[in-house]
Amino acid sequence: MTSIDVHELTKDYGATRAVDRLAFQVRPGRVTGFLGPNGAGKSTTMRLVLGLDRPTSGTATIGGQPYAALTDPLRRVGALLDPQAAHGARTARNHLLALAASNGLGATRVEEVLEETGLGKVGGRRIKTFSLGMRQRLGIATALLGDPEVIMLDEPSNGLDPEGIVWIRELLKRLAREGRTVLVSSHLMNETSSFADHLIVLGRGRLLADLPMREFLDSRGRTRVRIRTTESARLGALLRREGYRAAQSEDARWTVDEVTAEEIGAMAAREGIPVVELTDERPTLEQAYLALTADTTEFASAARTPALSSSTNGQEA
Ligand SMILES: Nc1ncnc2c1ncn2[C@@H]1O[C@H](COP(=O)(O)OP(=O)(O)OP(=O)(O)O)[C@@H](O)[C@H]1O
Repeated sequence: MTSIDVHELTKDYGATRAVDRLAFQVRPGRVTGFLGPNGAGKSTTMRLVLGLDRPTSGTATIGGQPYAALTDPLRRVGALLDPQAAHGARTARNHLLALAASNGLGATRVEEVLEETGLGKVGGRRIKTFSLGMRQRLGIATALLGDPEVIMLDEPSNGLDPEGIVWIRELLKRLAREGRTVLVSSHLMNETSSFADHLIVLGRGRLLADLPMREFLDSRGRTRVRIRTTESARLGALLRREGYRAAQSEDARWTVDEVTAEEIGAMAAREGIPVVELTDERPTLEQAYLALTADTTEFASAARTPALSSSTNGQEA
């Protein structure tokens, strides 16, 4: 099984430190979401792993070897960095056939990836006539061409329509189930939470978090309960009396902080208050992410107020 290992990785562009003593491992068999504000260093890190740029110091290896030392790199690692990179005058099929031929792969594999990415019917069209979503699919087809163990995708959902977004989600999960190492950067938090098992979060080139999605949400977010009753005033009085922090919304629902549905449900039952609706509200990835990265966002708008304001320490490298 092949992992990506980044060790003390640093990259300076003149006076700008894009990546700062970064260390993490991307393991096989799960989808790792790669998050961070604009300019945090995600693309630079991917470029360094793929040998497209040289580190100032430190190492980035795939299965213990730098990318440049891999024999048959297309069969080991598939990547989507820039969907505009393909030559526009070529057809999608010819683009893939040329790549396949120079990497010792057969034409059958080209047809397979065209089908897999939904481009079967448009393989004969010139790439310059493709929409952003179609180019994105072609980029993914290119990444999958060599049936690689390691897959790195930079913003793969970019430009995809809703059907495409569902498709990429299922594809990523399947690739991980097959035991591959899957690293995916994204700015879409809902999307990332739908496919990632593990998260690596960067801020200003540094590692802010490296942990399973579930732990990330539990450690960063606040759990709340939403409860609705036919006796709202009685419930309100009870919550106040018991010292809960609760707020009533317009539709007669109460939101109670730092408590579980079990606890509140049992209390309401004891008091004979009928409960019509009772839900645990888990923190969203967006809330947890904004809380973590609030201090490291280079281009935040002045009006931005993170949904949660817990501190940014803890996982900091
Ligand atoms: N070729 C380059 N020359 C100079 N500076 C660069 C170069 N590439 C990246 N940078 C700088 O390095 C930092 C990290 O950029 P990078 O593109 O890796 O961030 P990112 O996390 O991928 O951002 P985004 O989410 O906006 O794509 C930024 O400050 C960027 O301006």
